[in-house]
Amino acid sequence: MALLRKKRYQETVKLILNLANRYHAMPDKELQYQTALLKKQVDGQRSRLKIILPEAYAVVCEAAERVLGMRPFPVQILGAVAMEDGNIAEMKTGEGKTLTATMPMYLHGLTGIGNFLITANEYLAARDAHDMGKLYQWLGLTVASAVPELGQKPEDRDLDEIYGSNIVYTTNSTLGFDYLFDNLAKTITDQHLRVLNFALLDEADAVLLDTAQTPLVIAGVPRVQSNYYQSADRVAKLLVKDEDYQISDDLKNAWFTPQGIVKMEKYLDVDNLLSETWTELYRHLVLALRANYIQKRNRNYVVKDDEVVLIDAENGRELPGMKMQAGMHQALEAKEGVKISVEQRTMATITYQELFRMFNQLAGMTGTAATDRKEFLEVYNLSVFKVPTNRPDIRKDYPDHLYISNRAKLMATLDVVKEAHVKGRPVLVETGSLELSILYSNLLLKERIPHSLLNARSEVKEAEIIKHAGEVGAITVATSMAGRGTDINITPEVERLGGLLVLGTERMQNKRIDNQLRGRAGRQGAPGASVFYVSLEDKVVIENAPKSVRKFTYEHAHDEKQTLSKHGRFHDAIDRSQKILTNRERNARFETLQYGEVSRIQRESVYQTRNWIMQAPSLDEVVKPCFEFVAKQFVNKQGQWLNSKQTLLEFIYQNIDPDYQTKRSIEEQPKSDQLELLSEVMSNRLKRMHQKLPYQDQWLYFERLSLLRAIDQAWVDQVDQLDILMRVTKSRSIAQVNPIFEYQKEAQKAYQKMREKIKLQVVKNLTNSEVIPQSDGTVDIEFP
Ligand SMILES: Nc1ncnc2c1ncn2[C@@H]1O[C@H](COP(=O)(O)OP(=O)(O)OP(=O)(O)O)[C@@H](O)[C@H]1O
Repeated sequence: MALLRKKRYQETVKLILNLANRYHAMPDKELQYQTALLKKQVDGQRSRLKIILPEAYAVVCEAAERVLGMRPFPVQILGAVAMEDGNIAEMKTGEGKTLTATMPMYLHGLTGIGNFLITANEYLAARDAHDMGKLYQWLGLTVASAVPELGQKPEDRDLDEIYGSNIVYTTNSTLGFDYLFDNLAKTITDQHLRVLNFALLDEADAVLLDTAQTPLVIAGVPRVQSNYYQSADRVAKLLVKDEDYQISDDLKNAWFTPQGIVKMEKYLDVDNLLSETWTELYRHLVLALRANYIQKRNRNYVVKDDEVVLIDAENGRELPGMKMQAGMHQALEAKEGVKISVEQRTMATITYQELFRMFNQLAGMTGTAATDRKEFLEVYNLSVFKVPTNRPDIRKDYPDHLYISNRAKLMATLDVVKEAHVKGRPVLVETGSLELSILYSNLLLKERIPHSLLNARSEVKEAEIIKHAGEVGAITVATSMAGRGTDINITPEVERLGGLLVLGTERMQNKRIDNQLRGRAGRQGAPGASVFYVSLEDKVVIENAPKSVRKFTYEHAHDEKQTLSKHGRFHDAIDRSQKILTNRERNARFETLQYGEVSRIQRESVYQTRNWIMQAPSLDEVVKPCFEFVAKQFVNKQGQWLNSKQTLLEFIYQNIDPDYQTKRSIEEQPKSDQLELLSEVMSNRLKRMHQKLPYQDQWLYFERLSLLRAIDQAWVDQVDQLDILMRVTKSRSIAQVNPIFEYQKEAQKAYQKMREKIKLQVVKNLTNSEVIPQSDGTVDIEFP
């Protein structure tokens, strides 16, 4: 299968190369004119792209040479062909993915708008939109970078121009937030992202796997402040590990034992903590448990000027202003005894996984994908296609050096650096966290070895430092994420010294990231080498190895002979630990996806309704059933033959007509009459509102905003509710039930309730708002 596929792609490449030769003879004007011809053939239909692919790619090949001075290599064309056929192209670092991407981007640009190239960071989005933009523009397509320019605020961007372009270079978070804001818009003119047609993801593994679960969150109106945080914290601090609560092996989850629940019930003097009555209190206890026993000060957060400041787990950077969601931040504040900040509600949220699954077509490219082939296929329906390198890869990957203790390992790596330094061979030292990179930098300082530390503070600076990492004598200390996507060039002198040496000071969380780091050396067929120094005290091992390994480490950490050579049975401890972690992360992503499925379905349905409302020429057909539903529900809800006069009047005053005057007796009426009465009051009230807004446009405007407001308010509550529900159900996994199933059931119930709430609110908004028509056709509305 794979061979056949490769053969097929290679034939297409041949065809493209031949066509490109033909275009070579064309004058500029004629070559540029091909875009118009191709557009005509496509006629906006994506299904026709396959037919014109060879011509389109060939046009790009020729134009790239004329405009950028680079003609795509056959392997780059191969990568571009594979990407158009539902693949992630695995192309080694330095093989020129930026140029490769121009072929599929141009092809899709021919259909119109909605085509995105997702880059790893803002700097690259701006740079590539500018550099590759010259090519697209020359060929007559429009291109834009969606990220704010230096010093520009995101809200000052011209979104119509950006998203009206054929091709948009952006980052995953910029796209995600713009998508969420679009769906908070009140009018169609405030929506900019019209179609999600094609997304080509650079560093696809980073976006689709590493950050897949990270939710993008738009926080909104503050929640009513709870006073449970301190008491929950006090209780959590009294609990005893293994008796009252347990912690998972990976130290990432905690749950109460039945004994713990009883203890808390006694202490708090409540009857059944798991009953619906105490949901809020229970939720706070779960938060307090996590805050006290999972979140660690100085690892997950620091306390600074009486505030809890989060730290980026990946690189250890402080994240001022960032807050954990759904009350977790406040629980940390209670734990640390600092002032409890106002809890923001989640207004809109989406994960990258969900965002990218919405596109009509996805493609990706990265240096490292093959290790996760199965997951790409299962989750994103993308295969992985390995593209051969342009020139043979001659990098030497040495086997790991194994040590028992961290200290012995680090000392050994220092010797490697010193030796290389004497010769002038550049070394890129890769560490697993910012903390370690600083530590390493200090070790080098002590040894008086000049070096650069990549501290990920600024993407521009980062790119600048990494660019020079291949020069004679350069020693660069970096974290694993730093500098992705920037070229490391080496000089002939460095080539003679063996090229860049990548020195990993520990294994990363998975093989894929290890491979990425190795890939920094030996780019484009240049010489280079990579080696990892690992120890049983590395984070991966400590957090994931079985107890026996940890025991061994503890007993032998001070042995004089610190390498693992004598202890064969622990040789693969590192591989095994890494595998355990890799699997756990994969499972977590599947779990997120399963939970996310519920909110995705609900969100899509809400967003679709919103969009329909924004565009509908008349809304009477949705307004009328709302009124009927509300009246019927009220009458039936009472469950008795008769409603008392008081409840009926109260309902009318509160929801429909505060000035209602009873003209007839409403006592002792059967249900059907009450229904009739309610309908009459509603329609009278609506008529009066209509009189205030006699013009159809104004009435429609008023109806539209009344509906959108009702939906948005209820949806914000629902999003928040789902978030809380997810956390609470996850923590209940001890209770013998399938938590996801429970979550789906509860979420569905909450959704039904939300729909009912929306209808009542629509009625209220339409009958109880203050309206003043404006001369520009809009209406000043004060909602009830
Ligand atoms: N066909 C080509 N002809 C000449 N130079 C090329 C060609 N393709 C790419 N290059 C050059 O090769 C270098 C590497 O390209 P690029 O940065 O796109 O690689 P990459 O695969 O994205 O690497 P990374 O994985 O680090 O992102 C760039 O300087 C680019 O200009």
